[in-house]
Amino acid sequence: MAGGDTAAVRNVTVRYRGTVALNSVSLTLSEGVTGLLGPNGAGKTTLLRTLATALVPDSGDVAVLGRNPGSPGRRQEIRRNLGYLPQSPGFHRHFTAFEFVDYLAILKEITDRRRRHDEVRRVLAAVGLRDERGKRLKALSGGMRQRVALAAALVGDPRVLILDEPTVGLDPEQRLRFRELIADLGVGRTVLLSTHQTEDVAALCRRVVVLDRGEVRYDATPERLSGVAEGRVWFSTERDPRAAAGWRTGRGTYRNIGSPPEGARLAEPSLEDGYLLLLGSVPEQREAA
Ligand SMILES: Nc1ncnc2c1ncn2[C@@H]1O[C@H](COP(=O)(O)OP(=O)(O)OP(=O)(O)O)[C@@H](O)[C@H]1O
Repeated sequence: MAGGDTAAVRNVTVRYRGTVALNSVSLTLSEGVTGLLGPNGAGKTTLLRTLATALVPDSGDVAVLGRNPGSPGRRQEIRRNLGYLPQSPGFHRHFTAFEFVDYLAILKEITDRRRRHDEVRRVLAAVGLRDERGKRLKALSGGMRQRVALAAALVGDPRVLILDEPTVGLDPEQRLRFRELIADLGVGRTVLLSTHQTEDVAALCRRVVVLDRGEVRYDATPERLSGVAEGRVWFSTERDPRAAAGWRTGRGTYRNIGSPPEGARLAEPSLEDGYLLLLGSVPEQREAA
């Protein structure tokens, strides 16, 4: 199927007992950062695990870097060239940052000790944790632990990176830092980033895929997804009952999405507006601080 620096699935179906988590999904990823959006339970983690060769689909084909993970030899080759940051990395809290990354480097079969330790230092420096490498994970902040997990995914300078909600729980400053890191990683690599943060997708992805109930609902540029809401976002001074969704902004005006009334004061649409309209699952009216 796919060759070169790509990761692809074709007609992939994954079922968990009665639940169809992925329903004949086809997707080919290439260089750059692709954002994966979708509501809870859409199948994002299942797709990421399938591409990371952690899960074997019930049917369909998977190819990463031109290799089929079906055979153990090929799977091992893929894993050496693939970085995976799972949603809840199993941290061993008593490990230091260095020991944790070193342990994962051993699993990636970097057997030469000196080369491996150089690599561990390199990836910890790449995520800005050069000076924290001797600290125990339990003593690090959540954001720092998340960076350790990213460092572990970077061991061996993989061509393909699969990141499952890497910015969850980070404060705004750390999120910005993570965005920069991921944007840099997207140069010359294939990065798939699953997230609920539409701002992250708008800021750093060149492509956005929306998964919904196990199927690909949208696959285009972030600008085109924002464009779905063009002319469908407006401000009003009172809550507008005609809006599909609306919320009070900090300035006291209401921001509405849906079908604006004649003469409405239109607002610049965001990617989040486009995403909500696309899914047609606009939330209940909400109050913003
Ligand atoms: N191990 C499992 N056993 C049974 N059902 C599962 C399992 N893992 C996932 N599912 C179900 O498969 C569907 C897809 O789940 P998945 O975790 O891939 O979605 P997601 O888009 O990553 O969700 P979230 O945004 O909440 O992380 C859901 O209905 C989920 O309940």
